Amino acid sequence: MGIPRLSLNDPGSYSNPDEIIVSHMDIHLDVDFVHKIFSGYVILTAYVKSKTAQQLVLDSRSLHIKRITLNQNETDELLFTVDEPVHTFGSKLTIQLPKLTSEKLLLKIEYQTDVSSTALQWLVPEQTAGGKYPYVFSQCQPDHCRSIIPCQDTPGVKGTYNATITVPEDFTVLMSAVSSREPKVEKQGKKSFHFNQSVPIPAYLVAIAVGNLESRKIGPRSKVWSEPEIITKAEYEFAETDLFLKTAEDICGPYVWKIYDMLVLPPSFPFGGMENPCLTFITPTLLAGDRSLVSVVAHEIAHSWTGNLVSIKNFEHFWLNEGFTTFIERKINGRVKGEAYRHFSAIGGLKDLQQSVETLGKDNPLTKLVVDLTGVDPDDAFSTAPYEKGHTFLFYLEQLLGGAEKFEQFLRSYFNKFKNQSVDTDDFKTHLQSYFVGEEKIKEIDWNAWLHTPGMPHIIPKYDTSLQEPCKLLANRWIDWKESETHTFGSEDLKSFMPEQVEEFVALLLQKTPIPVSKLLLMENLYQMNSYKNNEIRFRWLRICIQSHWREPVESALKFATEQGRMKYVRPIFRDLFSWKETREEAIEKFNANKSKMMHVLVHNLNNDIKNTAEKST
Ligand SMILES: CC/C=C\C/C=C\C[C@@H](O)/C=C/C=C/C=C\[C@@H](O)CCCC(=O)O
Ligand SMILES: [Zn+2]
Repeated sequence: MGIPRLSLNDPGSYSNPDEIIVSHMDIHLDVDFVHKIFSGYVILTAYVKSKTAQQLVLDSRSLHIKRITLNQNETDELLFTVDEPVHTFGSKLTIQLPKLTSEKLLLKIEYQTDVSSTALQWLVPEQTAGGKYPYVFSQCQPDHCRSIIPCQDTPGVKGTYNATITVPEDFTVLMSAVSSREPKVEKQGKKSFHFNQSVPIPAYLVAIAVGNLESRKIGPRSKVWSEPEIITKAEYEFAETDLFLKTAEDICGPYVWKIYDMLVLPPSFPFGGMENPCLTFITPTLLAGDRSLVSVVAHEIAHSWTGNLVSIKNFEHFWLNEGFTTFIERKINGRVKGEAYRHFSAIGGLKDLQQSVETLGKDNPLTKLVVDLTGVDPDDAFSTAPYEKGHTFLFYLEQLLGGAEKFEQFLRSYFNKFKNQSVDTDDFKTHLQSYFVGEEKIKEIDWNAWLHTPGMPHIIPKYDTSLQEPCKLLANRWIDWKESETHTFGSEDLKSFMPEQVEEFVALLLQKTPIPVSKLLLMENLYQMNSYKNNEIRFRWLRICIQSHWREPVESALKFATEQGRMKYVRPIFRDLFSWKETREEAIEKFNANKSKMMHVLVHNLNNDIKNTAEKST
């Protein structure tokens, strides 16, 4: 008997929005750095959709629920149960309701979080840039908001929120919302911060960060926030943000979120960026010093339309978030840096997709665009497939249906039709077919091949390779060079390359490992590969060395994989080391020694990788 789909629309949520739907959360929490918990209450505004509804079902995870009352009636506590999880990603909070006399309900839930909350990472001062203050930040996507707030933790439900957060007075609180009034000094050395998010969002976009933070203005509606020690670097790196924002509006239509701030987090943040509305969370691994990695900012800005304004019904349609966002990210970069750059990025993305398909397996159902997540933890389903296969599908559609101008008009109609709603792939398909009605070419689309077939796309668009050519030529010269012959390589070989082309050069070599260590030694001597600060280059170079069984760089690879916690970098480095018999034990020891400093999602995935690579390394 398979694990049941937990609720009608979302295999990952117990909630019952088809009966009673939550439209607003009024959050009141106190942040306790000593016990590493949040405590307080939330008042949920909910509307009864079914007259026979007798229970409100919410998602919860490791929350300690103390008391639940209805419609400000503080005396009558409601009965509730918290069921043992059917699966490992959360519990079912069932609230018994009295006979309902009105369709609008106000439920006050008093509770506190647990130190094991999977959404929160609590840092001691040593894990921060300043080393003086503790820090806490959240990562709710896909289904961890339930470990901060009892809620309908499904993207199929969108609601507004306001929040009052109290902290020790030396700290600053930021949330995925706009500040609704000046912070207020409270009693006992506390300070309260007040927020409002008036655009309805799914629970996974609730976000909070508390630390020793300051900001710099980088545009008319943008500030960058970070610890004081890195604010000047952050201000320089992200100075072009408003250009990306204006370009995105030109493509997608009005930006509805009022402000676009960014928070550069401590190194343990597990993702390149997270599109929390009003406040994109960013990894410090983007601080290359030459703005060469800011395409992630274009990606997170694009989410302001794809994922945040038009959301998904559940994570089986994650590609509608990420494929669309990657497609628009590259359109933004195409407008700013030229169409050839857009195509060059797409070519690089295809290699990432090939890596994912090789790692997951070409028949793995998780490499389909639309996936079945019944009984599957979404954190186990994450890969570049929804990003790059989704992007490739949309690029194919744009070329098939009349080109960029026409397709961008379609995109704006899609955003306008579905704004503030949650959609699935059928909604997208139906809208595309009705928008392009009469267009003969639409009949050529093999929907089953694109949406429901695993592996690489059956069609790859013809991309402009002009920016990739020099990278490919040099990589092939290294691969084809017979070491018995005199080489013609020189320290000038990479001088004309922009950082993204050096990244492409090492990405091409990575597809050809193992490479003789003698060649890598010469490459290091000529190009000083180990001196690159750009983490996309450094990450691929270290993988080339490990996969070629060059022992000397292993120590710097382990340092790279533990001084920051970005899953995109850390997992492949550790997976390569777990798979190399000679380094497996050392890598497992290093992981175990550092996992207390890693975010839940990273530890969860690395534990899986240790199990899954066991066979390969023996
Ligand atoms: C088919 C997949 C279904 C569900 C997966 C959904 C979420 C997975 C969870 O692990 C959260 C992912 C959050 C990603 C956030 C930002 C990424 O776009 C960053 C990509 C990698 C990087 O640049 O670090
Ligand atoms: Zn994204």
